[in-house]
Amino acid sequence: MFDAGSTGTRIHIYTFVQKVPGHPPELEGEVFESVKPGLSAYVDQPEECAESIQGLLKIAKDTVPPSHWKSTPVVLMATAGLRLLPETKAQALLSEVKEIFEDSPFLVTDNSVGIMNGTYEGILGWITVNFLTGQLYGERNQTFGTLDLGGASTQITFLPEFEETVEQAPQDFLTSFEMFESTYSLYTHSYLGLGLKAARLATLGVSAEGGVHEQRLYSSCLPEDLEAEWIFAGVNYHYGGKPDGETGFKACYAEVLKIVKDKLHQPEEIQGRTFYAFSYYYDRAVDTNLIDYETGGALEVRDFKRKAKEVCNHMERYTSHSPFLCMDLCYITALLKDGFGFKDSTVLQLTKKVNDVETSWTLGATFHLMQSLHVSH
Ligand SMILES: Nc1nc2c(ncn2[C@@H]2O[C@H](COP(=O)(O)OP(=O)(O)O)[C@@H](O)[C@H]2O)c(=O)[nH]1
Ligand SMILES: [Ca+2]
Repeated sequence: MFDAGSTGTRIHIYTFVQKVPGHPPELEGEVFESVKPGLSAYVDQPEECAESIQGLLKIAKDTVPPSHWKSTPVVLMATAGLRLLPETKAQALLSEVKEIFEDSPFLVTDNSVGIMNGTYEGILGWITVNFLTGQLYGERNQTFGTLDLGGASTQITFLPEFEETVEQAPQDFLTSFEMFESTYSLYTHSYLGLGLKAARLATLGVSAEGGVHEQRLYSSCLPEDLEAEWIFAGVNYHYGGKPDGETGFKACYAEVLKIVKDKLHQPEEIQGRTFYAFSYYYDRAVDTNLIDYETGGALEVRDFKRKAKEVCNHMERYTSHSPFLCMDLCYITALLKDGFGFKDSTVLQLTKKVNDVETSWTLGATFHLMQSLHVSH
């Protein structure tokens, strides 16, 4: 299963073993590899993406026994990076990938390549985490909510336990689906444009779709003496600090707050629930030693806020990190507190793997694929 994310493309090769005939096959392991940049970086020369896809397919050939190649389905789903591109440009990239898949020895079907619907992205990430933590079989005990912070979009998903959550949620936030012989009615939404990289552009005053070709952008979140340039989705930006203006946590938080204030639905119920948080939540927590890279860890929302203050008010201590570290931590704090409405005391389980399997929508997508290919029995 390929995850064509906005900042990189990843392959997840899952091994399932059917130990007992008639029982669902069991997940035995995963081989994971990722490449940068994501497909949208090749927006103007789609054929250039072939190398990165071929490289990941090689990993698949090295992992899957040749005798299984023609019965092993290969699928690529693109997420928000391609959702932000004009339809024709996104399709050109996907056709390129489809051709590469068809030249490969693996099983290719008509819908082997496509753009993942944001609702599915949230639901499938929830399935992955709750399957891996053992909540989806046996007696139905508590399930975990999931928070996925990508580069271009961010997803929040949980199983409502309060009636008023269901009554008050926007209708398109509620989705039911069938899996593992159960029906789940989840609250989920994918906020396009609120991924970490898209939020940086928004904080600097540029819309995620780009559309401008020369911009001088300044922010209180950036080191005062910073002057740099950055190419995102094919557009060239000049950005920097505010040498004569205000710099630091208070001024930066005010800038990022504008991106999330009154933009998101705030379900009360989430304040008391435990959420698994991954992708950029995990990466930035690791970058600032809030958690250990290998084992992850539990944090309260207030830990991100405290770290944001420390970084933004002492940027000279973080020169070896990305100049966006202060902005990213303020954004994560504002997204969680002022966006979703989490409490300072809400517990987040920061994780990258559970039982050696990546916490990503791809495992959920693979179960869904096996169900549709009637492989599961
Ligand atoms: N460890 C790990 N990190 C991931 C995975 N998928 C995405 N990420 C992280 O998610 C962030 C980028 O999100 P991305 O998927 O490129 O953007 P999106 O298209 O908006 O979801 C980066 O921090 C990646 O390291 C994954 O399967 N495993
Ligand atoms: Ca992603």
